[in-house]
Amino acid sequence: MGIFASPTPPRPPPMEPAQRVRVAVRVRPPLDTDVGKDQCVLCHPDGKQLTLDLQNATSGLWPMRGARSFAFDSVCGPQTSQEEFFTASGAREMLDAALDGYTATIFAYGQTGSGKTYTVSGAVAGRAGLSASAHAHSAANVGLMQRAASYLYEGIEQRPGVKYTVRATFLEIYNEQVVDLIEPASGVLGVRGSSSGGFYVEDLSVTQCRDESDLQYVIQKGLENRHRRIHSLNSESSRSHSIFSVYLDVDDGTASRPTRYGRVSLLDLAGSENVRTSHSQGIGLKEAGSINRSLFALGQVIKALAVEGRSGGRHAVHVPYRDSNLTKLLSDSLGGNSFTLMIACCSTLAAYGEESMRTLQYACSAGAIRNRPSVKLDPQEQLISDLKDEVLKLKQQVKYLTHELTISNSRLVEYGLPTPSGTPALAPSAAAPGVPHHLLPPPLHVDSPASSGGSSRLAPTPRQVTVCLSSLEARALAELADPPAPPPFAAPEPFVESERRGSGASQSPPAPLPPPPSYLNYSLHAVYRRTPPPDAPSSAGSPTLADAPAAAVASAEARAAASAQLRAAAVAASADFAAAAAAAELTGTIGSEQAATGAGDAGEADEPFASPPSGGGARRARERELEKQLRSLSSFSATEVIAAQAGGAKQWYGCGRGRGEAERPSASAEGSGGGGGESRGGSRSASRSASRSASRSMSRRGSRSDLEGAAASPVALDPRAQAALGNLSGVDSLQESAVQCVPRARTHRAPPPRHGHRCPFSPNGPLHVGSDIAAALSRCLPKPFIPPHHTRSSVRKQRPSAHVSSLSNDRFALSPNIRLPR
Ligand SMILES: Nc1ncnc2c1ncn2[C@@H]1O[C@H](COP(=O)(O)OP(=O)(O)OP(=O)(O)O)[C@@H](O)[C@H]1O
Repeated sequence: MGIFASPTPPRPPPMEPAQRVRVAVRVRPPLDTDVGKDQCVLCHPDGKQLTLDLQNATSGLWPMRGARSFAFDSVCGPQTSQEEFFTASGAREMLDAALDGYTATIFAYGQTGSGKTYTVSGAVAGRAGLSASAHAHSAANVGLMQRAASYLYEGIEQRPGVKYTVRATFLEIYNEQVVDLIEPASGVLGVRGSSSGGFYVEDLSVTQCRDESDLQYVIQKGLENRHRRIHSLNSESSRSHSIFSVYLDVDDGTASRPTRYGRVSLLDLAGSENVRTSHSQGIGLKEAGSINRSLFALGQVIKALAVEGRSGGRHAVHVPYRDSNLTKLLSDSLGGNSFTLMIACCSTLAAYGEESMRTLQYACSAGAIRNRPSVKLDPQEQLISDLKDEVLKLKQQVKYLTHELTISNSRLVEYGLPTPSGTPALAPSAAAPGVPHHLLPPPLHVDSPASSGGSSRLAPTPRQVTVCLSSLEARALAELADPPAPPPFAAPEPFVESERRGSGASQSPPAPLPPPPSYLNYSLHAVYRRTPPPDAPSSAGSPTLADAPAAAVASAEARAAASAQLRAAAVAASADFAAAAAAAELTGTIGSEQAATGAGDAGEADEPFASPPSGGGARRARERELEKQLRSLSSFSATEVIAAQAGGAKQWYGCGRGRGEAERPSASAEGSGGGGGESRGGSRSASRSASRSASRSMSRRGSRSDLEGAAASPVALDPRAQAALGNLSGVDSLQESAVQCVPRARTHRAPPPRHGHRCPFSPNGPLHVGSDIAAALSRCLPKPFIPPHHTRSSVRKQRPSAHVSSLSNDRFALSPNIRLPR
């Protein structure tokens, strides 16, 4: 088989970060003694493949005859020069990695006489007594060691900003014993395991190299001391594995980048030797046995690493690094953190086809080994770098956990629960300034004296809760906060009309109030703290009706005065404040359909609970009108509540507020002077009419007995009602402490009668809002707030499907200061 010359091999591509062992094959040309012998190696022109043709192999042991092709990172044919091989093999990239602070390894493997020493050490390197022509010839045939030394210093000169410290060692493993080639007198050196998991040679001499000549001197001296022996296959056979290492301390001169410790090692392994063909005897035979054992151990390491590499790291395989000193010192290069280049040397002779096939198979296995090159740092600097990374991780964890803790504390504060000691409940934005906005919880701003004071135990009230609404919900709230101007107040007129009607006078009914918006059918329950203003009349003194308007007028806000005045007028007109309240409360919650169909006969004034109604349509219409008036007087208005909050009103007279009350302070003030007396001195029939209306409404709940006395009560106010009025007139600084939303059930049914009736004047009275608002608040609030005094049944009834009326019966019990007359 002929051999054609391969072109100049191309330069290999740059190395990848995750590296497998690179393999370069070099085919030794036939020597003068090989003329006329069969050849079996064909190198492809692409410089990456070769074919081994064993068709004419004479060895009977070879089981696979025929031609086999192999592909490697680079294949250099017999005509490849030393310089070309230095470039084509990828040795430059290995040296560049060492200059950057990495560990790189170049080792030559092959049978004896295949050209390993020629490739690594050069043709005539280390041979004494050479002539001048031989030296000239050797200059062109120097091996990788000398070229590497030159290349390293060239690289150092090309990096003027980097300070390099170069040191070199040279050793050999002869008969499994490590010998220092620079100081052979040191004897056999031990191989020790390092704390980092690698191995090192103990007491190995290290030569500081100031320039290239120093490094070349180390190479020359080491090669001179290497063991060689002649046998039938090689006149200058190496009898040991040599390891030449150059250590490069790379200092960029910047504090941010610590000193790196690069290293490049070049290994010239002793060739596997068939003693039958080499005819080694005596010491040579012993050396051959030691060489073959160490190469067998190396083969086992390569096989194990190849299996692991081909599985992608999924199968962890035991790698027998400790089977020989050679594999120990190569542990960092094979499967470690090193860039590794394997040079597989083989002969072209067919007579060595079997050994060449084995070499190429090992090369294929080595090519499957994957290393993880990394920059080696000083142990202390490595520790500092690791600690810095850990501190950075911990800081990120602390930042995240602080954010989570802040959110949790905010929830605890919201529910009035104690927060863990030493963990201030900060605003989420302040506690986690770096947290992205979309990761923050919905805006839930807590502003309470307890939280600002740093107390761990927070009172449940008062507190201010801000919720975030959508545009639709915000528009609905704005409508509530700024309602359209109501029609002129006509609350006293029905009573005047009743009085005139009793006297036979006729008057057209007042303009009806606009119907409440549909969204008032939903309840927003608000809890208020009752704090009497300093000038409010004391409930202990049981103030008279005249005292209430006086106290209201004395209040700082005209709105509060108007409220008190209006309430006084309503009480006087209905003859019993509590009855009016109950009636109004009923009319406010009974539902529009019942209000439309439940109006009784006004002619049954003396028989307020008689049924069926028989007074005709006019009376029923009038009765409905009266109910509307009462409703406007006494029921809570979400509009006013919201408006009061929006306007910053501090005083809240939480009972008997009629629609448009705030818009008529002057009218109410008039009522408080003369109007109040007029109301008190109003006709008895008018009071009875209003009471009948209220009692009729109450009768729908079946609590007839409770209102019978009220219906028959005189115009003079009941003392208990007076006390209740006095108590209510000077209290209720509106402070919303918690908000809950309970959508109203679709089927509205009246609850069974109870002894304690609901009262809209209660501090915990229901506040009607729209469905959109209720739904929005339900979504915004993290969890339902359950005041401590609520019973289990009330908690159970907070489910969305709970009936509003039955809920209110339990939840908003009658205030202790307001009792219905018996
Ligand atoms: N590429 C080459 N070009 C020219 N001569 C070569 C080449 N490779 C090897 N030789 C020659 O072949 C002979 C054997 O080479 P070498 O000593 O390098 O083999 P080896 O693999 O190192 O053997 P051993 O393992 O016994 O040391 C030497 O005389 C060397 O000069």
